[in-house]
Amino acid sequence: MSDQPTKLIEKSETVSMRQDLMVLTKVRLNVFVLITTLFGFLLASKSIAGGFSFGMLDYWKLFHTLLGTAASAFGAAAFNQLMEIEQDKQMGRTKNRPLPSERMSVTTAFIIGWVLSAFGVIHLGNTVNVESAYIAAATIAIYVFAYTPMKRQHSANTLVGAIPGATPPMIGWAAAGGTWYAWESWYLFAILFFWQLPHFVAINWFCREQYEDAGYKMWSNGDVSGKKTAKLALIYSFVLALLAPIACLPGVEMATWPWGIGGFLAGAYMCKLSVDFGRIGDRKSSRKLFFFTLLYLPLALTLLTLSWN
Ligand code: HEM
Ligand SMILES: CC(C)=CCC/C(C)=C/CC/C(C)=C/COP(=O)(O)OP(=O)(O)O
Repeated sequence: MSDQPTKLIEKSETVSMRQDLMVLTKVRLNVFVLITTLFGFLLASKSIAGGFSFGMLDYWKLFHTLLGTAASAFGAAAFNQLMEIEQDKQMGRTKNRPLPSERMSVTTAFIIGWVLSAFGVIHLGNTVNVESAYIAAATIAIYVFAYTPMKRQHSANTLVGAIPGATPPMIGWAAAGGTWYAWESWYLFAILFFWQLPHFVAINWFCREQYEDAGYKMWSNGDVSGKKTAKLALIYSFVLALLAPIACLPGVEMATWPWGIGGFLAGAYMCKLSVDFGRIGDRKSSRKLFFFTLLYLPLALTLLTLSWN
């Protein structure tokens, strides 16, 4: 115990500028965000062309879409961390980030946030289309001005945070020439929205003491047994599971039954992991649910693309 502070100092001194930039911009999380944008782009391209082949994709437009979305998401992450320096100092998970550990100045992070988010939105508007730029701008605004301050005010913050997490596939959809208000675009939003809730409540529970100490108002605060959190994970996983067959019903026909059945089974497995977590109520079972959510996303989006009409 006694050598812990020294270890922390040593650790913080050995972090490179490149690593700090990656943490400030939440690169690992945002790589997944970009995967969802990519799938939005692929699905709209498939719908517009009436079928899929790698030759039909506009790779140049795809490149600019991912570049603009990445810059927007990286910039938004920098703003989010600028607003949470004091809270991040109090959480083991976040205290070694560049701002709370004072390896990066507020001014530097502020400039990075502005440059990246402004470049991202303007780049989408100039090289892709205005719809994708508007969605990216709205995503940044909701994440920074609604979700981030709300984390300290009300536990419904997670529902608000799930909105910016669910719009990136809509950016991809609009970028490829789909209309943002099409049913298919909102369907992708719904999948991402409901996916995020079990994804996040699992982390929220296994880090709940940290969230409580930092003053965040979260669903898992005080839920020692994990039963309340697991119930929420189960409800949202169940809705996620149902979304798969709904896309294949007569009259809807967005996708074919391989997605309807495969997506349902993947969602049902998430329900099982939520039930296990509620029954066992330990960190291991909540981590298992969290890791499965990470596996679910690329697998489900690939199956959906293969089954897309
Ligand atoms: C309500 C919305 C969301 C919340 C509150 C949330 C929160 C979190 C948190 C707290 C972590 C743990 C990071 C750490 O270990 O320090 C995490 C990890 C992760 N999240 Fe989410 N997340 C949300 C949405 C998303 C979305 C939309 C994506 C991508 C599509 C995503 C992808 C990931 C990935 C890939 C990780 C693991 C990588 C890492 O630990 O950096 N999350 N999330
Ligand atoms: C195009 C564009 C702008 C995309 C952005 C995508 C985006 C903002 C996703 C947000 C997901 C989310 C709420 C993460 C958790 O943040 P947190 O602040 O709760 O996580 P933390 O506690 O680790 O800081």
